This record gives sequence, structure tokens and C-alpha cells, in this order.
Amino acid sequence: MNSGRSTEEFTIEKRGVLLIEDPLLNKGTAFTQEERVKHGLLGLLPPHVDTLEEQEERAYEAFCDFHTDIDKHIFLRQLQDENETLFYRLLLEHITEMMPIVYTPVVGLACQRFSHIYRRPRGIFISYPERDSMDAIFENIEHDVDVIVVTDGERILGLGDQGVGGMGIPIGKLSLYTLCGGVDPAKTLPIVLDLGTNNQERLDDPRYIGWRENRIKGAEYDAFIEQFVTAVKKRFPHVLLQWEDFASVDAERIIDKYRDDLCTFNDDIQGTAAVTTGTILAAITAAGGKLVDQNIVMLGAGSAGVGICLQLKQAMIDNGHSEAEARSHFYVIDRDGLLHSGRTDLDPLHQKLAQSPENLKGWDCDVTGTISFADVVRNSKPGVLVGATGQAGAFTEEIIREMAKHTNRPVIFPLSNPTSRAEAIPSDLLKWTDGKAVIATGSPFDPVEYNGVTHYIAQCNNSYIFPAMGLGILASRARRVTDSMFMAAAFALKETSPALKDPAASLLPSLTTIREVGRKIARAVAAAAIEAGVADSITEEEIDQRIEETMWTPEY
Ligand SMILES: NC(=O)C1=CN([C@@H]2O[C@H](COP(=O)(O)OP(=O)(O)OC[C@H]3O[C@@H](n4cnc5c(N)ncnc54)[C@H](O)[C@@H]3O)[C@@H](O)[C@H]2O)C=CC1
Ligand SMILES: CC(=O)C(=O)O
Ligand SMILES: [Mg+2]
Repeated sequence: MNSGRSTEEFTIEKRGVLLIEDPLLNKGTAFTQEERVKHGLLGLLPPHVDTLEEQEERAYEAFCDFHTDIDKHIFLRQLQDENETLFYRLLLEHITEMMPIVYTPVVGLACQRFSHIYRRPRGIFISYPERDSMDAIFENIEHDVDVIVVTDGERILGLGDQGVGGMGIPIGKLSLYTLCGGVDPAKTLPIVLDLGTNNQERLDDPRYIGWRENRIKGAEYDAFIEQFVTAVKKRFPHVLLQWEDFASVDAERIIDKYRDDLCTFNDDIQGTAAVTTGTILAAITAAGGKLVDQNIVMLGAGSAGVGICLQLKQAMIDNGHSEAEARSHFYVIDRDGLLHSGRTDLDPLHQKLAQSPENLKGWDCDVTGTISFADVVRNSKPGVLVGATGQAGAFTEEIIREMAKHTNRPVIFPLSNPTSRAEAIPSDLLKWTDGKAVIATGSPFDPVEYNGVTHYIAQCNNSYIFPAMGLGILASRARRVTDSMFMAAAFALKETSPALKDPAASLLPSLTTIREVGRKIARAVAAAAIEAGVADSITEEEIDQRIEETMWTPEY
């Protein structure tokens, strides 16, 4: 196990104030007397020498003194910038309470308020005017990097374009790489590509710290991305590059172009698909059903919705369905209604999920034009309904009651983030289905009491997948990321579902076990990478050993 950093590693480089100001090396009041003498720290710290546990207790007390979520977020981010070991120790001790503060939902507010709560830099900012200096920018990063998370800030959760404020997302995602996947924080790098913003509120804000122009699009945008990928490959040829919260039109084009060029994936498409496939499989298995028998309605045909349906469709094909048979089980809806082959506006990707006219025969509505969400639910009688629209309240009482008429255990996943964008809230879903709904949400919700029964709400969020993908990729030294690795992650996640043993339990394991869950998924991912030929062959024991060696634990 990779724990802390040895004092000797940094003695030559950093002493005194410089040492205390480095969050990766700083131990604050936990520097021993001997270290204080040796590293020029005498008099720079109060006399008492703390243990990490004592520091953690003090930090928790300070955390509890803040009364708003955004203040708690600012406090934790400051702690991260002061002492990363203490930050991760505190988070690991209080993961259920603190993950929503560093991640969804509060990170959404932190992105919206980024220019107002900004304290000090973390990661790198690449703005459009500096596009020809990318190599110089990367040269300023002196350490090795294993994982990059990059955004252009255009589709931040369900909150739209946040420009440079989108930086909150790569920072939050990489915190989870360490917290949940054990990736060494010293080897992570958050990046925001600042190509401007079309968010007028940000442009009009005198405090806005991004490049104050409208977004660059089209050929210039693609050329910028090409420059970025080239610079990444040159400086960090073996890095894992995760794309996050891009507008779907760019997200899909970018991953298609670069997936065979370096070790890379798009989290909103592929990570979300894997967590949702695993969680839906757990829900269906727990209810005694089979995936291949389900009709699935997906509200939202963007990065998340399309990614989820394509992976579930593939799981059906792997289970013996033909492509056409599998496709007939999916009813995917965008702003203009059901995707069906009569529509002339569908691009090739959406055509892969379009319903054929034969499957709509006998429907009680006009099936040649716009087919509404209500029409789809009434006619297709789905067992599974997933939302990835970013539209709060899109799952209305009428539609949910209609769905519940035709199925005993309706599986309903309002996945949009943050909480304010959820398609429905669990207490309403339980009320409208008389307690029958099997629910998972994108952001965390407390358990709900309904008719004397406690319902545990799983958080179906790609945070169960990407940190473990990272761990599996680093441990296997995979050179590329394949769809089969995401399928393996989904099935491994399914196997950890508490609902498989106890139908009253949550569909996904508690966050307090997230590192153990991460290990299991990482094993499956590493094995799939070897199977796909994108990693060199090693034994299961060697995979386990590499996983343990890779996992970083917050200790001095
Ligand atoms: N739980 C999780 O792990 C994840 C959740 N998400 C959430 O999913 C949401 C969508 O993300 P993306 O797919 O990347 O966004 P996107 O912008 O690519 O797609 C949104 C889709 O919703 C459709 N839509 C919008 N309003 C609609 C309406 N009223 N009726 C039907 N369709 C409508 C749009 O046409 C589009 O197809 C966001 O809120 C995001 O936070 C995304 C990734 C992971
Ligand atoms: C969870 C996530 O990646 C999103 O909402 O975009
Ligand atoms: Mg995302």
C-alpha cells in the first residue's frame, strides 16, 4: 500500500515556509520535533505536536462550525490546498456527510460561484488566447501525472454553461479518484479549457475570472482540442485522460476521434452508462426479472441517455438478442419526442436508438409525427424509466401513476444532477407508486419512510465507476480504454449490490465501503483490459498486488 510520502523525499527540495505551503508535503502541527529541526520549521508552528487523528478531529470541529453548504465546501477546498493528507483523512472518516459537499450537489453551486469563492489556483487553466503556449503551460507542471480530468465548462451537471467556473468539476472528480479509487493525489491534474462562455450572467459579472468572450465553436474549437490532445500526449504519453461535462455534440465527436489515440474515455457517456447498467441489472435481478424482457424508457437523449441505452442494448445483445430485437426494447425521448425512424432530424448516433414503425403499430396516438413522453409510457408499458434531461420535475405524477399501473416494481431512476435538477424526488415517486418504485438518483437523497417501510435510495452516479476505472487502468497499465472494460465494471458493480441479498436494501453499496467496491471493479476492469489486448497479460494475483501498490492511503 502506498501511504503518505516519506519525509526524506522532499527534504532537499523544500524547507521552512515553502514546505508548509506545499499541500502534498505539509503535515502542519503533525511535523515531529525532529522534522521541525531538520526542515527549518522551528518557530513556524505552535509547540504541540498532533497526531493525524487529532488534526482530523480539530478539522471536523471546524467543519461543523459552518452552517451553509457553500461555506463547508470553501472550508474543505481550503483544507485540500493546505494539507491533502488531512483533507482525505477527514473525507474518508466522514464520507457520507462530506462527499455531497465536495461533489454533487454542492460542487454545482461552487461552479456557479467559482469567481466569487476563488482563493488560490489548482490544476491548469488553458484559455483560447493562450492556445499556442500549451507546451509551455504543460512544462510548468513538474510532477508526473497519472490522471487528468478536463472540462470546457459548457454543460456543468444540469446547470449549463459555467465557463471557467467549470473547473470545480475536474477538481471534484479528481478528489473522488483519490477518495474512492485510492489514486495518489500527487499524480492527478484538473484542467479547464476556457474557450469563453455563452452564459450572459457570467459575462456580465464584474468578478468573472475567465476569458470574457462568447464561446469559440466550429473548426477553431476542433483545432484547439487537437492542439490540447497533442500537447497532453507529448508531455504525459501514458496518462489517463477523462473528458467531463462537455456539450454532448462535442463530447461524442471528441471521444470518437481520440479513443484509439490515447488512454481516454468520456465519463458522462461511458462512466454513466456503466453505473446505470450495473444498477439497473441489480434492480431487475432483485425484482426477479431479466434485462432482456424489459421495455426501457429513457427521457433525455444526450451524452448520458445515449451512453446508457447503447450499453444496455449491448448487454441485451450479449445475452442473445439480435441488434433489432434489442433496439426494440428502448424508447428514447429528446426535446422533440420519441426517437423513431420516421424522424428526419436524427444523426447517425441517434438513429442507432430509433424505434421502427413496426414496433409502434397499434399505438393509440399518431406515430408519424411527434410522439410525446406520455404517449410513450402509456403505449410501451415500461418496466424501467430513466431520466437524464437536467429538467427538474420532468417525471410528472400523471406519467409515474400511468407507469405504475402496468408493472409491479417500476424501476425509476431520475439521474439528473444536482439535486435541484432531479426529474422527480424519491418521496413523490414512492407516493405516486404506493411504495412500489425501486429508485436510484444521481445526487444523494436521504432514506424515505413510506407506510412504515424505510426505502434506501441508491446514488446511481458515475462516481461508483470512474475512480475504480482509474485504479484498474493504472494497475493493469492499460494503454487504451475499451467498451468491454466498462461492461466489466458494470457487472462487477452489480455483484456488489446489497439488494441482491435483501430486496429491502439499497441497490448500491454504502459509500463507507466505496474503496472495497472500487477494488472489486478495478480487478474486473484490469482483467477486461488484458482480455481486450490493451494491457499486458498478468495473473490475478499480480493484478491484486498492483492494485494494493497503486492505492494511496492518507497517512503521514
Ligand atoms: N447520475 C450520473 O452519474 C450522471 C448524471 N448526468 C446528468 O444528466 C443530465 C443530462 O446530462 P447530458 O446527457 O450530458 O446532457 P445533454 O445536454 O447532453 O442531454 C440532455 C438531453 O435531454 C433532452 N431534454 C431536455 N429537456 C427535455 C425534456 N423536457 N423532455 C425530453 N428531453 C429533454 C435534450 O434533448 C437532450 O437530449 C444532467 O443533469 C447531468 O447532471 C450526467 C452524467 C452522469
Ligand atoms: C455526475 C456527472 O458526471 C454529471 O452529472 O455530469
Ligand atoms: Mg459529468
